[in-house]
Amino acid sequence: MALLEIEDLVMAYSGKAQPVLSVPRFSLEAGKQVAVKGPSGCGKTTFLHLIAGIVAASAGRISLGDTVVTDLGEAARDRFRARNIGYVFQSFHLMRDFTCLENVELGMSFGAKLDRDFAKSLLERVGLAERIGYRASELSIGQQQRVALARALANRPRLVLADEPTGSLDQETGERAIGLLREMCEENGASLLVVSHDLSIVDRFERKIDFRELNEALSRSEEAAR
Ligand SMILES: Nc1ncnc2c1ncn2[C@@H]1O[C@H](COP(=O)(O)OP(=O)(O)OP(=O)(O)O)[C@@H](O)[C@H]1O
Repeated sequence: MALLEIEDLVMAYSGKAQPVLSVPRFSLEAGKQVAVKGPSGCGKTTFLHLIAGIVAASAGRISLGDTVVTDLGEAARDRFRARNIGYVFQSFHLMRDFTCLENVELGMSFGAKLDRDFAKSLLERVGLAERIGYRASELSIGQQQRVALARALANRPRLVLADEPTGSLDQETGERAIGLLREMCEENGASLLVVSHDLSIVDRFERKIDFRELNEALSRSEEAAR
């Protein structure tokens, strides 16, 4: 059964006549993983923001399990995201003066109840057992990204969304991070949707989608530009 289902999703940013995104259909099964590739500006981040409920769609339907995310108001979407979705940002978005453990626990505070042992086990899982008390600002870039991966799993999400999760890392560190993210999603039964322009990352996934084919608004604007 599909965990995530999207129908006739349209997004036009306020004040803009033309939609930047128009996706007729997309689905992701529970526990499955998919990579979406596409060049800069094709709408990948917008797609993830819509699924996470960070922005509201102009039209269409997004459902996650039994919840129709597009029917929710902003506060309800925020609450739903905190309880059901893990998000990995390209630039991590860690609290620099908070410790690794505090950063992971922050991922729990609005979602699952605070579970320090689970937070510690996630940091151990990403190889940071020795750094639990370090501030984020005292970590290398690769270590910061591993804290961000642990935080994304902290609320035991059903879905993890990752936006260019290796964009700030060198090739080898990036490949290791994505391998770790995939393993952790599998271990925790979470579905994973990764967007990236990096083909060496995308090509590792069994299911991969070119966002230019999914997003009909792009082909329309390209036609109009001809
Ligand atoms: N807040 C906004 N207001 C108006 N237009 C926006 C806004 N955010 C994004 N856009 C436009 O939407 C389009 C898609 O942007 P988006 O960030 O989703 O692309 P992307 O594929 O993630 O790009 P990148 O890989 O460079 O991050 C772009 O043309 C961008 O200018």
